[in-house]
Amino acid sequence: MINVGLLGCGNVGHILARHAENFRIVAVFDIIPDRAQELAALSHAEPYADFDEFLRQDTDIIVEAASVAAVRRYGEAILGAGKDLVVLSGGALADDEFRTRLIEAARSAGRKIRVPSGAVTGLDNLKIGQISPLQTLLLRTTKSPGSLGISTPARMEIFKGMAHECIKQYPKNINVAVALGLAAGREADVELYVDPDVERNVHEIFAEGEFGDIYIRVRNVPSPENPATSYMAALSILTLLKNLDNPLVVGT
Ligand SMILES: NC(=O)C1=CN([C@@H]2O[C@H](COP(=O)(O)OP(=O)(O)OC[C@H]3O[C@@H](n4cnc5c(N)ncnc54)[C@H](O)[C@@H]3O)[C@@H](O)[C@H]2O)C=CC1
Ligand SMILES: O=C([O-])CC(=O)C(=O)O
Repeated sequence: MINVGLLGCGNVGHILARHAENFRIVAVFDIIPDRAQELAALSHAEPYADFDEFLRQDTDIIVEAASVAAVRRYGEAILGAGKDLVVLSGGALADDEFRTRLIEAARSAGRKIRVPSGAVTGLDNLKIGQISPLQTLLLRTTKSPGSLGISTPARMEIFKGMAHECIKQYPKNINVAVALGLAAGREADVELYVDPDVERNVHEIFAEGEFGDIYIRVRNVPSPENPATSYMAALSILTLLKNLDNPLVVGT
């Protein structure tokens, strides 16, 4: 059974703790120590208030479910300590210079950085864009205004532009756009809407290339403790952890 270190003890951290069946959470860390304490009690793990001490524990992989800022702050140290790293806040990888450094840290340590599909589907075969470049890659995301702390009586576009710009403005809401671009080998265009009539987090992906075209619509149930985060994002990490040691790899 693999030993997991959990970085971030919020909404996703709790879902992981409740479903830790094929892995063991042994160490937890959060910038808010009370959250680490509380999650540790739930998962029978040890809480750490000091990050270096957290890193010294006997873990095979660190799962980040915290923030873009946390990936930037701790990512290189985690890989340098010889741990694999799961990055849910993939928006951190929009910065070319940081991403290059992080990949180099992984390469030098012989470790892997794993970006789960998170709140979308289709990342597997969108990777064909790395072989045959896509002419179109657009993500249209619609969330409830409340989940972004906005109040509006009607559907409203709040961002239109490139993924690396959108993640700067909405680091808690559009990590999927950066993951999409990393899979497809080109940056995604993004349209972000808030709509008081939606009860789900809707991600529509439009892609076009030599292969033909794709339209995917994901209508995600918001997760219980953070409506901006789709429940699927936590399920995606659980699935990644379940298959980590599986010799049979399905999907590109
Ligand atoms: N790639 C994807 O598809 C998705 C990514 N996400 C991202 O995953 C992350 C976790 O989501 P939730 O659990 O819903 O968020 P949350 O806000 O409920 O929990 C995050 C936890 O991490 C802690 N944290 C934040 N910055 C930290 C730091 N620098 N060091 C240590 N702890 C820190 C917070 O105190 C909090 O307890 C967020 O960044 C979110 O934007 C969420 C959904 C989908
Ligand atoms: O959970 C979602 O629907 C997407 C999200 O918050 C993100 O990509 O940061």
